Amino acid sequence: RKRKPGEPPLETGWMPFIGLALDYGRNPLGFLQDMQRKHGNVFTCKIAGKYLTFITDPFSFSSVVRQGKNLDFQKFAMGFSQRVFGHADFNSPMLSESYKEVHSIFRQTLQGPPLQQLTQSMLGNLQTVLSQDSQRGHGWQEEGLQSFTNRIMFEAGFLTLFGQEAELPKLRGVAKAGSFIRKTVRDFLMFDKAFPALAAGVPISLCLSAWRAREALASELKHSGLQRRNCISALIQRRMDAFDRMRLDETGKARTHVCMLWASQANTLPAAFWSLYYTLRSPAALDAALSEINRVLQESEEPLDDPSQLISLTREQLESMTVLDSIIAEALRLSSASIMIRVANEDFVLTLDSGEQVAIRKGDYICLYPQLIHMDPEVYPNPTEFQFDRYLEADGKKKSSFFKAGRRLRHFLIPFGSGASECPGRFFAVNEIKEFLTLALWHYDLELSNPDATLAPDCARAGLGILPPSRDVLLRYRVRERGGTPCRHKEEKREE
Ligand code: HEM
Repeated sequence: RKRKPGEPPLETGWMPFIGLALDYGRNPLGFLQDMQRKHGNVFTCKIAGKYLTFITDPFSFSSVVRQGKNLDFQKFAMGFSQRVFGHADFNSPMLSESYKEVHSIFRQTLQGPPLQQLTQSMLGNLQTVLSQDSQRGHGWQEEGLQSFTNRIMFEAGFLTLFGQEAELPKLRGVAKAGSFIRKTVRDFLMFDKAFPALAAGVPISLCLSAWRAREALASELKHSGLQRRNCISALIQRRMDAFDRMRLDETGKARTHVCMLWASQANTLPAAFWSLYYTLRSPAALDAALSEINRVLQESEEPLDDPSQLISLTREQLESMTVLDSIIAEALRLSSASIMIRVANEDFVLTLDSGEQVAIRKGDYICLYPQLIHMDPEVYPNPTEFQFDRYLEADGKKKSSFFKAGRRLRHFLIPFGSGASECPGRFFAVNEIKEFLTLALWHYDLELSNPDATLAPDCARAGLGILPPSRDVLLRYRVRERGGTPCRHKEEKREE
C-alpha cells in the first residue's frame, strides 16, 4: 500500500503482514508516543495485516466519536466477541433487529433506579462475603492483595448480577456455595488469562484451558441453572427473557452470559486492586479516605459497634465521597490502557478539530488511545505519580477542569470509552469499588508487607482495558475492633 494524497503518514515496517505488530506489542504507549513525535497527531500503522489510523489529538476525539455514519463500532466489537465467547452472530440479518432490544437493556438497567438497586445489592453481598471472612478469626492474616480483591469483588459482583442459589439447605448451602464460587472464580481467571492471545487472533480451540474454563462457566450459566437462583438482577433477567424470545440454543444463551460476566468483572477486579493498593501505599490518601469513611458512617443511624448490623450507604452518601472518587479516578488514570476502535464503512474525509482534513480508506481502523492523554505531562504534571487528590478542588468538590495548550479538555479521563462504545456499567463500577474500599478499610486493619517496593502494570494486556499488576503483593490484615476508629498508618499500629 502506498500513501495517497490527503492520507495520513504511513508506517508499514519491513515485515510482511506483521508490519509493526512486534514494536507496538512490546510497549504500545511508548510506540505511539514515538510515532506522535515523528508524525504529529495523525498517522497510519500497519499492524498484523490491518491498517490502523491513530488520532492522538484529544480535541479531535469528538470528531471520531460522533462519526457514527462512516465509522462503525458494532461490526468490530461483535466480530471480536463472537470469536472469543462463541455466541451467535448478532450482526446477522436474522438477529440484528432483536439484538438492538438486548443492547438497549444496558442503559435501562444500569442507570437510574435500577442502578441504585444494583448498588444496594452489591453492598449487601460485599458484607455477606466479608462476614464469612471474619469467621476465620481476629488475628493477623496474610494473603496477596490481588487474591484478596479478586476473591471478595468477584463473589459479591457475581451474586449481585446472577443472584444466589435458592434451594440448598442453609448449612450445606454455605459449604457448597463456597466451593461453587471458588471454582467459578478459578474458571473466570483461567479464561481471562488467555484474553491477550484471543484478542491477538489465536483461535480459542488452540487455548485448551481457556476453552474448557469458558465452557465450564457457560454450563453454570445455562438458563435451567439460573432459573434456580434468587434475586437475579434486572439486567440478567431481562437478557434471559430476550434471548429466550430469540430462540437461541441453550449453550448459545449461556455463552452470552459468560460475555456479560467478563464485561462486569475483567476491568473491575484490577481497578479495585489498584484503588486499594495506591491507597495503602500513600499515608495521605489513607488518612483522607479514612476521614471520609468515618464521616459518612458516623452519619448512619445504625449502631456501628454492633457487628451484626449491616452498614447501609444511601445514594447521597456515596455521591458525597469525593475523596474515594478521586482515588478511584487516579487509579483508573494510571492503570487504564484501552483502545477505542471504529471501522471505516466507506472512503471518507475526516475533519479534525484543527480543521485539518484526513482521507480515510474503507475498511481501515480508526483508533483512539486514551492513555496518551492520561500520561500527558501537560495535562497531568508528574503523570506516573499517584496523587490521590488530583481530581479534587480545594473545597473538596470533584475537579473536572484539565487543560492542554491553554484549552480546557472535554475528554481528560476516558477509562470507560466514549460515544457508541462507552461502558454502560461505568456508574455501577465506580459505586462498587467505592463500597469495596469503604468496607475493606472499615472492617480491617490493612497493610502492605512491603509498601516501598514498586509494582508495574502488566503491559501484555495493553489495549484490553485496565492493566492488572505484573505480580501479586503481600497484604497483612486483621478484623478491626468494632466501634474504634480505623488505624491510620503503620506507625500507629506498631506503637499499639
Ligand atoms: C472499572 C471497571 C470498568 C471499566 C474500566 C470498563 C471499561 C469499558 C470499556 C473501555 C468499554 C468499551 C470497550 C470498547 O470500546 O470496545 C466497556 C464496555 C462495556 N462494559 Fe465496561 N468497564 C468496567 C466495568 C463494567 C461493569 C461493572 C459492567 C456491567 C455491570 C460493564 C459492562 C460493559 C458492557 C456491557 C460493555 C459493552 C457495551 C456495548 O457493547 O455497547 N463494564 N467497558
